[in-house]
This record gives sequence, C-alpha cells and structure tokens, in this order.
Amino acid sequence: GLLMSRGDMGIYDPEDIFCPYPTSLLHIEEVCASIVHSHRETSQYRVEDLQALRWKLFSREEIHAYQSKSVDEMWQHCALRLTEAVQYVVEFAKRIPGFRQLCQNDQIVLLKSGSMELVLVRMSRMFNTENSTVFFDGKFAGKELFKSLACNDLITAAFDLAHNLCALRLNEQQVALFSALVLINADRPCLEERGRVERVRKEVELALSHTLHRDNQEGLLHKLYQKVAVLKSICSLHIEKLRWFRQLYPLTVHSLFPPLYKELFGSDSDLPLLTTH
Ligand SMILES: CCS(=O)(=O)c1ccc(CNC(=O)N2CC3(CCCC3)c3nc(-c4c(OC)ncnc4C4CC4)ccc32)cc1
Repeated sequence: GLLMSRGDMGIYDPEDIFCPYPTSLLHIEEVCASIVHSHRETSQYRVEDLQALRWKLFSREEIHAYQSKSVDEMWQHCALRLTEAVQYVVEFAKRIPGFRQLCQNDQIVLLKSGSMELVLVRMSRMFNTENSTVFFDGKFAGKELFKSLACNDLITAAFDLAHNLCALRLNEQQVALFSALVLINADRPCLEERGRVERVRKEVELALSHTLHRDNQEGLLHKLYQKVAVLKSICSLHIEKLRWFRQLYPLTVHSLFPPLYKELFGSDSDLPLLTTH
C-alpha cells in the first residue's frame, strides 16, 4: 500500500493525508523483529521441544487419576497451570513496542481482557491435530482428561479453536504478531487513552500485514480476524464457568486460587504482580 512505498526515509509529506505519522518500512521491520524475539523469549515451550514430546501421551491410569479428581481439585490444578501460562503472556505483553509507554491503567485493562485470549492462541502451538491432544502438565492430553472440570463445552471450544488455528499452519512470526494484535485492542472497555492504544495497534497491524505480504499469505489476515471473534466467545464462556465455579466453591477460589486471579478477575485495581518493573 501507500505506506510501504515510502521506503526507509520516512519523509513526512504534508500533502499526504493518508499517513499522519511517518511509519517507515525500516521501523515496521524493527517492530516485527522485536515482537517475534519477545514471543520466542516468553513462549514457555519452544515449538521444537513440543515436537519432540509429540507422542508423549498420558497412560490410561494417569488419565483415570485426573478424572478421579473432585471438581474443585481439578479446577485448582488447572488454575495453577493457567496462571503459569498467563505469567509468560504478561512478560510478552510488557515487551511489545509501545506497551510499557501506555498508562498503567490501560496496560492492566489490556492484560485483564486479553491474557486469556493469548493463552488460547498459544495453546494452538501445543496442539497435535493428528490425535487432538494438547500439551498439559508435561504430556499430551485428550479432552477426556479434563472431564472432572465439569466444563465440557468450554474444553471442547478450546480444543476446536486450537485445531482450527493449527489448520492455518501459522509460522512463529505470524503467531507472535497475531498474539500482539489480540492483546493491543483499542476497543477494550475502560481504556483511558484509547488513541495511544490505537497507534500502538496500528504499528502491529502494519507489521502483521507486512509479514503476510512478504510470505505471500495476505489471505490469512481475514481468517485471523475471524478467529478473534472465537477467542472472545470462549473467554466469555470461561468467565461464566468461573462465576458458576466460584458460587459452588467460594473457599477454593478465595484461598487456593493463585494471587493472579484476584488481579485479573478481581475488582480491585491496585495490581502488584502486573506492574511493569
Ligand atoms: C489466569 C489466572 S487466574 O485468574 O488465577 C485463573 C482464572 C481462571 C481459572 C479457571 N480456568 C482454568 O483453569 N482454565 C480454563 C481453560 C479452559 C479453556 C480456556 C482456558 C484452561 N485451560 C488450561 C489448559 C492449559 O493451561 C496452560 N494448557 C493446555 N490445555 C489446557 C486445557 C485444555 C484447555 C488450563 C486451565 C484452564 C483458573 C485460574
């Protein structure tokens, strides 16, 4: 498009109404490189390691042990795994160019609303479409392992999304840029400086379309935007289940859920764990 024709001079042309900010190709390539690097550094498991573990499946006995856990035991166990995953996502977010320049409130709003969506995107990297298993607790698990969560619709939705994202065969660069795009969303409620979030997002959008253009895969952009809607619906279903679970087991949530829970799903806004150091 017009932006790309500018070359790396970034010359600001007053007549140019399409580009109020000089976004040069060089700068976009720097944004790409930085986001992909941050993704690698904060991805919890490398793709090559997951490939090597591909056929490490839970035995029937191990699956039975998970299925014999009580509902609140299994939720606690999953909560710990999810919290670990969210902490890596928080690290990734903090390294997205421009994220730490956003005001504290907006950083937290984006993380509160986007971290679970990012965990779901990352889950697709840990999914084996040949036997519909996901890497969980050190091995690959089928969805029957999560039976005692009593959330089969939620788990099925998460597995289906992982399957569909896998089918797009995104490379790590595309996963990294898509992840950043999912997080930097200027439409989130309660943002204080929406315009600034929009500008950071614009750069990520350019980086993603630049990468897809270079990989000759522009068709993916439309499919990725469709996936954003699915991420949102799974997260709403997840919050519903969380409310249901908290009504049944208030003590578990209050005392045994990780501290991150109160930050991400609690009402208080002073959030030590998520602040940028
Ligand atoms: C965020 C921190 S927190 O605020 O303290 C917090 C908030 C909510 C909960 C309860 N939800 C929960 O545990 N869930 C939900 C879902 C199922 C679907 C959407 C994500 C999920 N997934 C996993 C998980 C995986 O977690 C890393 N890794 C691989 N597979 C899976 C499951 C097959 C989907 C593991 C836990 C897990 C717990 C903790």
